[in-house]
Amino acid sequence: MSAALIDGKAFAAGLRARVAERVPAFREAAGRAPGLAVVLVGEDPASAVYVRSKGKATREAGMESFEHRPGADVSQADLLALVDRLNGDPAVDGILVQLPLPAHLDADEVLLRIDPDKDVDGFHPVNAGRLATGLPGFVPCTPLGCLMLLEDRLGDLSGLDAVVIGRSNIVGKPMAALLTAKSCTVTVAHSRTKNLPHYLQHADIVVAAVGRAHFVKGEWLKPGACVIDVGINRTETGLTGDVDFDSAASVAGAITPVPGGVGPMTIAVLLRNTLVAAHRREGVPLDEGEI
Ligand SMILES: Nc1nc2c(c(=O)[nH]1)N[C@@H](CN(C=O)c1ccc(C(=O)N[C@@H](CCC(=O)O)C(=O)O)cc1)CN2
Repeated sequence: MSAALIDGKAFAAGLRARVAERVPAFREAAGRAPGLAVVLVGEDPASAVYVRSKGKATREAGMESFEHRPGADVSQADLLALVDRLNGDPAVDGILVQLPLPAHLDADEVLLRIDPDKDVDGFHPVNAGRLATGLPGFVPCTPLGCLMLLEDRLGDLSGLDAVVIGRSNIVGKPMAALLTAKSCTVTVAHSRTKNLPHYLQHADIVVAAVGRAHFVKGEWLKPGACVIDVGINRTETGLTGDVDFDSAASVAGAITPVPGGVGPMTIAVLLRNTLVAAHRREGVPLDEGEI
C-alpha cells in the first residue's frame, strides 16, 4: 500500500470537539441548549445503532437529544403529525427522520414536511435548491463530511477533475454540487455508466457512493488520486466499501478506509448542522466557516 490513509474517525472527533466547545456560548446567549430530534420508525437493527450513536454524540456535545420511536406500523398521517409537532416545538432546532423508512411509508412526503430551517439532514428540496444555487441552507451530512476530508487533504480543490460515482439525492447529487461550487470539473457516473475506467483515468478526486462492494478497481484510477469511499456494504467477510481497497491503495495518493473513513463524519457533521440551525433560529452569531 502506498496511499496515505485518511483517518475519518480522528477528523470526526476533532469536529465533534469544535462543536462541543461552542455549545456553552450558545447556552449562555439563548438560555437553552441546541436540540436535535431524531425519529426512528420500527426496529431496523442498523438504523437503531445509528440512532443510538446520534443520541449519544448529541448529549456528549452538550446538546439536547429528543428521540421518537414510532412502531413499524405507524401510519403516514401519524408520522406527518409527529413531524408537524417537532416543527412547532421551540426546543427543537434540528429534525432528522432516520432512513430507510418501512415500505408502506412515503419518505418523500415525510421529508417534504420537515421545516427546511430545521432540516439538519439537508434532504428537503428547498435545501437541495439552496445548495444548487449557492444560497445558505443545510447540506446533507455525508457529502459535507467528504468535502471536509478532501479539503483537509488537498487544500484548494479549484480546477481539479472529480468523478462522483452514484447519483442519489443523499450523497451523489449533493456531492457533485459541492465539488462544482469548489470549482472542480465534475463528472457524475453511476452503475450504468458505460466506460467508468475512461472517466476515472483523469480523476484527481474519486467519490464512490454506488452501493456495490469492491466496485471501483485500483487499475482504473489515476496514480495519486484522492479516493473517498462512501460505501457501507455488509458482506460475508464483514463491512466493506465500494472501492476495492487493496488494489486502490497501491495506486491512489490517499484513500479512506471502511470502516473508519466517511462513516464517522456523518454523525459529526449532523452535530455541526444542529449547532448551526440553533444559532440561525435564535439569531446568535456563529462563524460557520470556523467549525
Ligand atoms: N436520515 C438519515 N438517514 C440515513 C443517513 C443520514 O445521513 N440521514 N445516513 C445513513 C446511515 N448513517 C446515519 O444515519 C450512518 C452510517 C454509517 C455511520 C458510521 O459511522 N459507519 C461506521 C461503521 C459502522 C458500522 O459498523 O455499521 C464507519 O463507516 O466507520 C454513521 C452513520 C443511512 N440513513
